[in-house]
Amino acid sequence: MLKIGVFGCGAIGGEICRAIDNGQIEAELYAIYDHHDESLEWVKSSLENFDPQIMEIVEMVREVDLVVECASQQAVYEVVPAALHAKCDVMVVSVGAFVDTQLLEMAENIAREKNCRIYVPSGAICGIDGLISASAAALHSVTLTTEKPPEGLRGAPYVLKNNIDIDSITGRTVLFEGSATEAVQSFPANVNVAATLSLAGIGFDNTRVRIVLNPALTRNIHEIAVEGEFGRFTSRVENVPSPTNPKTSYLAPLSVISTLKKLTQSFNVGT
Ligand SMILES: NC(=O)C1=CN([C@@H]2O[C@H](COP(=O)(O)OP(=O)(O)OC[C@H]3O[C@@H](n4cnc5c(N)ncnc54)[C@H](O)[C@@H]3O)[C@@H](O)[C@H]2O)C=CC1
Ligand SMILES: O=C([O-])CC(=O)C(=O)O
Repeated sequence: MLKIGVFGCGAIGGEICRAIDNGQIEAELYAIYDHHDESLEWVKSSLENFDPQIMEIVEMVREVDLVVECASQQAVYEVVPAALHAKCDVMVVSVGAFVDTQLLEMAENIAREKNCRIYVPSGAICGIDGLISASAAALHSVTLTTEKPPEGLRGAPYVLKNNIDIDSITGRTVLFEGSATEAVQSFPANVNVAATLSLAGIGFDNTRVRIVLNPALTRNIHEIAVEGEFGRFTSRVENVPSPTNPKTSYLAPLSVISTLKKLTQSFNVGT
């Protein structure tokens, strides 16, 4: 049975641990880690079948087959090289870290050398399957419009740096327009989806991102528009936010759970 370690026990990590624990994913929840003890206790107390060991990453990668990173972009720098050097596969959720081309190239090189896999789930967006299919021919443009309520954008470095008082905004307001490169650096915990889109499509510098604050919303909306030799498609998802982290949509952990299920099943559907 696949032995999994979960690094980061927040909104996403908690859902993943419970999905393994309740048998939705046929794997063993072998180890968990978080730098906050309360998060570890919160996850452990929600489990009924597994009693995972708490292990720092260096130890975890020696014991498990796959580490799921669901902590932060900063954590990717620690988790990905450690896993790959130990010949351990790794799934990355804080995908925005891969805007750093040195990190991305290093990860790809080690994975190739050690014959390991790096998995990036679709996360909180719909349409990655179509984009991957379309990318087998020329792509002309890829655009993401993310629209969130104030709680979904509060505390982002871009908001703080520009002294934006998001509580004083009363109508739908475009906060940011630019490349995915700038977007994932300015909103590291809000638009990792822009990174996933960039990796699947035309890269960080060419993928356009618009971030909109809308106080009337209760959901996190992501709209994607893709044009290429294949034609054109748009996708729009209206995501229910996670109850424990309003920045994160519930679809994000569901996407990780489904990607993990794919790894353990013999029959798989989709691109
Ligand atoms: N790819 C996608 O579509 C999405 C990606 N994300 C990203 O996934 C990651 C996890 O999201 P959530 O679970 O909602 O966040 P969260 O804030 O609810 O949980 C993250 C947990 O990781 C821990 N953590 C953070 N950095 C750490 C480190 N360096 N070492 C050890 N523990 C660390 C925190 O203590 C916290 O318990 C975030 O980076 C988030 O921005 C979130 C939503 C969608
Ligand atoms: O969960 C979402 O709606 C998207 C998100 O926070 C991210 O991509 O970082």
